[in-house]
Formats: sequence, structure tokens, C-alpha cells
Amino acid sequence: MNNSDYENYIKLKDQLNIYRRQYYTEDAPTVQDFEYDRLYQELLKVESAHPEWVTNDSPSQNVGGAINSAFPKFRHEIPMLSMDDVFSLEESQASAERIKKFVNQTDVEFNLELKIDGLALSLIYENGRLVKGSTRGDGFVGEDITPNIFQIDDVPKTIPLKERIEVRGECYLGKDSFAELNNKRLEDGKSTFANPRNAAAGSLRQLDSSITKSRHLQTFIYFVIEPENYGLKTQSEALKQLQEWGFATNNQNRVVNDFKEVQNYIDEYQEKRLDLPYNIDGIVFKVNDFKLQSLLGNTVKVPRWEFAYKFPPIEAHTHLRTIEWTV
Ligand SMILES: NC(=O)c1cc2c(=O)c3cc(F)ccc3oc2nc1N
Repeated sequence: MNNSDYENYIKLKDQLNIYRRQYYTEDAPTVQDFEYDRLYQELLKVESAHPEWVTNDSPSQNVGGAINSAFPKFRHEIPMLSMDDVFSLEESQASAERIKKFVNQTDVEFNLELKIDGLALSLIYENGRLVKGSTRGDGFVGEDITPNIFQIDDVPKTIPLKERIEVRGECYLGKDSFAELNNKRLEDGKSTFANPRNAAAGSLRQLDSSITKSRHLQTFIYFVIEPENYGLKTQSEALKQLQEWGFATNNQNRVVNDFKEVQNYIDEYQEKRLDLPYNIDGIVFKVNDFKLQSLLGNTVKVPRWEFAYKFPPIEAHTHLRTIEWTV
């Protein structure tokens, strides 16, 4: 074993863990997502060549980051996993083919969804009333932020369902609300947020709920835990049912059967993303049929039935949109 290779690996792992703490726990990253992704893919490559070097503090072995101990802890009944990322059309085609091979079916339907650049959120309802809201945390234990969840306007406080249900989604800050927030902070001589995702995380993980309320956070709910319990058969059906129950859902999803449609969807939203009122950083591929999803199951960190295609980074000069204030 070439010592310096191993030393370089440890340095890379430690550096990534610093970046993760900044991103997940401090909501204040010092590197752009694409730079983090590049280093993370490098770590995965080294680890696949040297599996014996992998220890459980490696970023590849756990989801998300440490939680802010100021909040009560909340242990997720079902772990909140993350997603594998791919960075090219070819890779996404290869991942789709691997999934088809795994289930031994040539015609697997995928539900494509916009990948909202926000932070993951879990909501629990009992007897039709919202009783718990939490963040992902490390995937197993998140932060109980229930008081803050009640401050988000588009989160229904009651739903027309008597059974206990948990739903999950993304909490985000719209581009206009982000620009307004940063302009206000500049006026007040405060530091500004690096991007809407960190502003959303910083606003949701607030100890003072009135600050959360002032931030105009929004959500897109995309996941029903144990959907079969509610007679749901596919992801696209689940999104419709979530909307009927009163949740904010993103209706730009598309059910596709062949790769040409995937290419069209990716091209369409690579264009549209600049004009969407919220940030997206890719496309989520989900096997649409829940029976096939359970056949595929999960690994320690990610479901095998989904993955995310990440868009290439937008050139910095184009996407920063601030509001022209009338003086
Ligand atoms: N950012 C997103 O817009 C988005 C994220 C996820 C996940 O992180 C996710 C994680 C799981 F373990 C399972 C399903 C998921 O579905 C998801 N769907 C989405 N649309």
C-alpha cells in the first residue's frame, strides 16, 4: 500500500467531513455544491479501489450531518435515506438499466421529478392533525422542529385522513423570498445567506419560531411512508393523493417509459430551471411502481429504486437574480 495514497484518502475524507458539518449542521457551506460533489465522487472512487480503508465516519457511510443539540432529538421510525447522484445522461441511463436488470424487467416505468434544492422534512399526522415535524439529521435521528413547522403556511395543520400517516418532502425558500431576505439582511448590516438552500435550513432550524414565520418557507411533499396502506400503487398516484389531502406538491413530475422521454424532460428543465421560482439542482428518477420499489429495497444509505441526475453547475454570472428595489 502506497502510504501517500492512504494519507491523501484520509485528508480527502477529513476535508469532506468538514464541508458536511458546514453544510448540514452550520447551514453555512464554504464550497459550492459541485465542488463538494466532485470531491465526494473522488472519495467514492478511492473507496471502491480500497474498500478496506472505509470506516464508518466516512461520508459514504452516512446520510446528512450531525444535528443541532439545541432541538429535541427525534428518532425516525423508518430511516430518512438520501440518494445516489449521477452526473451525466449516460450514467443515468446505466443506472436505469441496472435497475431494470435487478427486477429482470425491460419495461420499467420511472416517475421523473424536479430535484428541489432544499432540506428534507418529515411530517406526522394523527387523527388528521399535524403532531410532529422533523429534519433528516443523520438519517436515523433528526431534529424535532414541530413548533417551526406550524409556521409554514403551505403545511396543512389538518388533513382529511383519520389513520396515522408520515409524509416527507423538501422545505425550500423561493428565489424571490431569498432575494428579499438577503436584501433585508444587507440593510440591517447582517451577513447574507450563500444560497436559498442554506437560507431555508437556517430558517427552519431556528429556535425562535417567529423568525421561521417571517421567512416565508415553502414545501413540496413527495413521499408517503408505506403507501400501500392507503391503497396507493405508484409514485405518480401518491403525488396526486398528497395534493388531494391538501399538501403542496410539485406537479411537474412526468412518468416515462423510454430514454428518449428522459432526455426530453432533462433538456426541458435544464432550460426552464432558470425561470422556475425555486432552485432545482437536478432530476430525481424513481421507479414508479411501489411493488418494484420494495423488490429493489434500500442499501444502508440510499434506496436502490431511485437516484438523482445532477445538472452541471450554472455559470455563477447568470443565475444570481436579485430584486430591483424601487428607491
Ligand atoms: N430534493 C427533491 O426534490 C427530492 C428528494 C428526495 C429524497 O431525498 C428521497 C430520499 C429517499 F430516501 C426516498 C425518496 C426520496 O425522494 C425524493 N424526491 C425528491 N423530489
